[in-house]
Amino acid sequence: MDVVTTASPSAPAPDAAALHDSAFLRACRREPVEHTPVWFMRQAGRSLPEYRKVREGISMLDSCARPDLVAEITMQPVRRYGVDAAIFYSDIVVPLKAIGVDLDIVPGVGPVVAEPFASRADLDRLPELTAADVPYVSDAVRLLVAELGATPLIGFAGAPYTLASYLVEGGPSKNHERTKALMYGDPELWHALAGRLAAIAGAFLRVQVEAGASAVQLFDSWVGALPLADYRELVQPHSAAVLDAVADLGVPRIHFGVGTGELLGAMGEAGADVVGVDFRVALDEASRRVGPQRAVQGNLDPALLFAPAPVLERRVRATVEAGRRAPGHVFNLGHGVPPNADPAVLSRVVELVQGAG
Ligand SMILES: Cc1c2[nH]c(c1CCC(=O)O)Cc1[nH]c(c(CCC(=O)O)c1C)Cc1[nH]c(c(CCC(=O)O)c1C)Cc1[nH]c(c(C)c1CCC(=O)O)C2
Repeated sequence: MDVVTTASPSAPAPDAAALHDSAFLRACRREPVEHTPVWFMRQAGRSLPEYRKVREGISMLDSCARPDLVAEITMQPVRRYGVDAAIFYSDIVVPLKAIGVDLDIVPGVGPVVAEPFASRADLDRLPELTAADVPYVSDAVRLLVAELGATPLIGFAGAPYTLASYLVEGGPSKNHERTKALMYGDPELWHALAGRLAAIAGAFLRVQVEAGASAVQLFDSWVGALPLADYRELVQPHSAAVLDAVADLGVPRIHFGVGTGELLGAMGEAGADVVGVDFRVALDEASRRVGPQRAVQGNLDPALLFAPAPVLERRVRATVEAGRRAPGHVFNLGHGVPPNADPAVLSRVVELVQGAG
């Protein structure tokens, strides 16, 4: 590990040992922890006034290509909340943009693709991704690892199904009709598309880990739209390929989706060390579905951030308690921090989780 230190080269870098022993990485490895580690999906972003300030006049995608801004935005929630892990500030569509797909992230909407994927010829628009396509990602990760010290950095990528849903629909969609029509109607083309996206996502994860990220999360946010049998046949092999792309690097791999109660076991089998759980399945039950050889991450309903303080507190404590019965537990929300969440409430959640006696 490249940790800059003034000590002699033979002395172990103090940060490297503390990082390896951090509550987050220990929980991912299902080792005992002194406190349940906590971080939040979308902990960086519009809920933070300091984020809105640095983003003024800069588009989302432009900000993702500036290592100084990426590092600053990634650090903001770490400084403010003292969370147990940082999540790299970027977006699931950044690698697609980097290989030349014409897309934008429209505020309040999400990723919008100029020419949606429709036929075999469109595969040519999805070449492989190399580290040279995303130099700003490696640079930002290196800046962050130096600044974070013993706090782990989580790298991430979008999984093939979720990425395909944006590419095929051309933007966010409720029911993914075009994506499913392609998947069910032309499975051969679907597998070719998902295979390309798996290679891109796997390469994107590798770039982040090779630059120093300590863990990765594969976001298959929208895969809960599929029944188990179709998931196994049409999606799982491709998500497994993404996770396998970093298997030799020895970092914990988290696999998350929304509405995936029926898929939790299969998502674990795709090669995850930790399975992310949304708020629809109780954490104990989720852990049972995931099995004893994997940790779980989750799963407080983000809506509870708007509930009266005693209600929130009770739910946070119950989630920590349920997590203690799992082989390993990383506290998180069941999905991302809502843009209108009150940062003071998130601070209180961190305090409760880390201090829960
Ligand atoms: C589906 C998905 C996307 N992007 C992502 C997912 C998977 C996670 C999930 O399920 O929520 C992943 C993502 N996007 C972003 C992060 C980084 C940091 C973090 O989690 O703190 C991560 C991990 C930043 C972002 N990505 C986006 C923002 C907001 C843009 C802004 O602030 O202008 C941020 C901070 C934009 C984005 N990008 C996407 C959406 C749906 C949106 C929201 C659109 C909106 O409401 O404006 C696609």
